[in-house]
Amino acid sequence: MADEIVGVDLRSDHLEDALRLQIIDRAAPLEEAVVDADVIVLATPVQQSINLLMELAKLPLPPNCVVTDVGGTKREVCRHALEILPAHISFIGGHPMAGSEKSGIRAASPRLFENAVYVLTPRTDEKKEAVERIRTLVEATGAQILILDPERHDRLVAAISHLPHVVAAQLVDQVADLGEEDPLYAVLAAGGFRDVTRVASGHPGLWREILLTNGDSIRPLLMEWKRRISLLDQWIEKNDGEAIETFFRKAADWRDALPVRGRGAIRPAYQCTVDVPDEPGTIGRIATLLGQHEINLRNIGILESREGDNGQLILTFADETSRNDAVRLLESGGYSVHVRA
Ligand SMILES: NC(=O)C1=CN([C@@H]2O[C@H](COP(=O)(O)OP(=O)(O)OC[C@H]3O[C@@H](n4cnc5c(N)ncnc54)[C@H](O)[C@@H]3O)[C@@H](O)[C@H]2O)C=CC1
Ligand SMILES: O=C(O)C(=O)Cc1ccc(O)cc1
Repeated sequence: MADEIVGVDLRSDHLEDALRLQIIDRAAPLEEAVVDADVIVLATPVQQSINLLMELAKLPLPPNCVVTDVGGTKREVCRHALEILPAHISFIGGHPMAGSEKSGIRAASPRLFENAVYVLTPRTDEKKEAVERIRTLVEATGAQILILDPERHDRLVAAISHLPHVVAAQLVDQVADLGEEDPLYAVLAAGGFRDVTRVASGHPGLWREILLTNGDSIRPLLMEWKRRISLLDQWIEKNDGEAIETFFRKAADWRDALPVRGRGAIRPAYQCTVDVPDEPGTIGRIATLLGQHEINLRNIGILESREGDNGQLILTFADETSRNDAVRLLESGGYSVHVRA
């Protein structure tokens, strides 16, 4: 739908990858890239996006261009956009609730946003055409738009994304320290540990900026977390099995009732994609490997393959456990795997 996508990055190797993968049409410095831009998408860690807003404010932007971002927190970037950008330039904050613990252009996937919630945080007095332009762009990815104010967005994601990230990383950190005394901690770290801590592999710089731009929302949650952990500790100390079981039951019931995104016409649930070399026998090798481990593969397809380039296989499983087992198996076999949540 866009006539041309121009990529800007501090890292020339990232731009080369983006060109090779045909994600951008050409690379250019910022001042050249924004000439005639209809939409400018800031897809950098949050503080970098704020710095880029300052850079943009110094440039002669096309009068009708709309600026958006994809950062994990919204209050700071929206406040700065309002202060920094010229009044005639619209800024529509955005946050795709999709992605993974992987970063970099190689973790990109053309169907990543399909069925995902994509939050937009326009000001209430924003120009309708500006919101519509970003809405059209986002809808083309298959995402479902949710309009929120930046404060509410930041409060919600603090609980469903930022606190879990901190807890996962803290858990890994604790076990890593134990692992210095006894290497068997790492040997025994199996499925459950890996499931709970997957996100802890995320980009540290990105998460640093998320914590620093959403501290107001995250810190009260950390206080509450400490209170709840102490309570659990007291139940164990008092041998209060009923309280412990009630706690686990409530958690399991709520977790089980979460809506499964991705079901339906566009994409069945429980999928992952695997980056594979474009060479004969690859599909057979992967199917055989999964079969040997009795993993219930429902379907296998080629998502994207260009001659002489890497391709992507899309694997569909009957259930979540099979998908998670497959991800672990393929990753331990050296494949790069992306979960399609
Ligand atoms: N990783 C994920 O799953 C998700 C990330 N986000 C948000 O997306 C944003 C980017 O995250 P990722 O794509 O994961 O990071 P990334 O590290 O994969 O990509 C960031 C890119 O920006 C470039 N960059 C950094 N500073 C720059 C600057 N000043 N000028 C030009 N280029 C610059 C880097 O070289 C890199 O290529 C973050 O704000 C994050 O909160 C949002 C949803 C999901
Ligand atoms: O890894 C996952 O499952 C994620 O939830 C990815 C993610 C990371 C950061 C975001 O701001 C939004 C989504």
